[in-house]
Amino acid sequence: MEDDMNTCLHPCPLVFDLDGTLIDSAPDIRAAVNEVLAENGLPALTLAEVHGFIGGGVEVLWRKIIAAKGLSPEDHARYVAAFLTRYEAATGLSALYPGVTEALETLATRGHALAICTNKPLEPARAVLRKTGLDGFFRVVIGGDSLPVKKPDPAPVQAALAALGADPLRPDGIYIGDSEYDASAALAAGVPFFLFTEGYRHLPVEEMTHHTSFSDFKNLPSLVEKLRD
Ligand SMILES: O=C(O)COP(=O)(O)O
Repeated sequence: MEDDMNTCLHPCPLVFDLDGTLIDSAPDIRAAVNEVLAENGLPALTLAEVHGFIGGGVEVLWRKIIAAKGLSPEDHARYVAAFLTRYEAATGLSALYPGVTEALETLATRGHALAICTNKPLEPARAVLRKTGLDGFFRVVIGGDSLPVKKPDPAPVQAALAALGADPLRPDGIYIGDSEYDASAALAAGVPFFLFTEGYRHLPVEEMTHHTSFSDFKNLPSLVEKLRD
């Protein structure tokens, strides 16, 4: 399903999602979740289960775990707090998707200003960007706790675009992500959504609103180039 926003001024600002887009961080999230579960005498989650729960940030992650495993909702805040104490250090199992660094280098060289807009809290986001060597690319990082609202609300994407100098009345730029949260936020922010198909989406590609999709980062620079006006 394609939207009708098909142009952007060049080199336009580019805002990237993090988990499931630039970085496969589910193994670290799973390890930290399973430590909290083990501490509470509860069985571990599989990687596939964790993929299904990522996208909405930490509070949503634990709401989904509680619902799926029949745990007590009263323990939500306690699980979230225990998870957060581990999140910043949980970077050792995270890996960049192939071609990410090269694509960012190409886009930065072409003059695109780059930002991150993630539902991951800011400090864990900064930690994994440092660990994977990506931190130098981004002028702005908006985390899940940077604003009072998270994606799918458009405000974090709009804040990232504004910080890169985009005109709020005619938002110019592209949002690149992997999930339904990302697609909805981009649509509501009024910018084209580029869908990376290899992340943690829950729907088939054809059921997600997107301008274009890609499965390999080596194709991203040319897709961005095509979106000229
Ligand atoms: O950590 C999450 O739940 C989502 O993070 P993302 O917005 O970078 O995909």
